Amino acid sequence: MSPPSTVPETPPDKALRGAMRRRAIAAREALDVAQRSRMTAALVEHLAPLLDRLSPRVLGFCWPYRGEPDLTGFVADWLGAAPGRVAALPVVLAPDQPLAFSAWTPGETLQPDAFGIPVPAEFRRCDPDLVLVPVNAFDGAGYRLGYGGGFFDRTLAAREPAPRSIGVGFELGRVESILPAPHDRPLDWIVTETGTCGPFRGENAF
Ligand SMILES: Nc1nc2c(c(=O)[nH]1)N(C=O)[C@@H](CNc1ccc(C(=O)N[C@@H](CCC(=O)O)C(=O)O)cc1)CN2
Ligand SMILES: Nc1ncnc2c1ncn2[C@@H]1O[C@H](COP(=O)(O)OP(=O)(O)OP(=O)(O)O)[C@@H](O)[C@H]1O
Repeated sequence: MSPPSTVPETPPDKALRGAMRRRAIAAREALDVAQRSRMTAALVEHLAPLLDRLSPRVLGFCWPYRGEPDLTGFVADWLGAAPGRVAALPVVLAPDQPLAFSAWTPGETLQPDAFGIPVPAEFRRCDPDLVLVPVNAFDGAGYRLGYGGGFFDRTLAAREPAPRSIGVGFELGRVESILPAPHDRPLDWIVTETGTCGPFRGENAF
């Protein structure tokens, strides 16, 4: 008898997901600085109008890690463009916990966390109403693979209603399917250097 189509992550899927994750990270890290910054500028051209439409007040984003798009300049500009806006960076509290977010202002002192990712030295907790989620591999149904910690899945699942989510990444990470496991949930949108895909979740369709 063949197994049901949705089962907890099976060993073959886990290995395939690991391979997709590593391949996407390696391809991104192989970009040269000029290529990466051109692709990031193109991504931002698509991200800006989407954010204008969604008009979050508290925007979560990530400090660039392992060749991810550097959105720090974009977010600094977004912060300065209207009063009352707050930007926030994720903080890993514990390996099996949702991420917390700490408010970020441009130029403030950051310190590396256990992974070497800069986080605010002074923790000022806040809850984003929209999060820019870096994607390594991703697919046309809005699913993503991160670094395998499950942090974003846990973070988006922990809040009711979940904050809106926009995956941000490069087309080089696109795959046919990330082979979603039961704990994976699709992002609301994914934005790359070529455009915007989504919304992937019905309640956010507009
Ligand atoms: N820029 C950025 N910041 C982020 C995330 C992200 O995806 N991108 N995160 C999104 O969740 C959180 C960090 N998640 C991470 C999870 C695993 C690894 C990682 O490199 N794991 C290694 C093992 C490292 C170790 O144990 O020392 C590995 O998988 O090989 C890094 C970050 C919060 N900050
Ligand atoms: N909502 C959740 N509740 C409990 N455990 C979860 C949840 N989401 C993910 N996990 C656990 O986290 C592990 C890693 O998940 P996955 O491979 O999808 O990580 P990822 O999305 O690549 O990582 P990240 O979000 O940190 O970038 C899974 O094996 C799963 O058991």
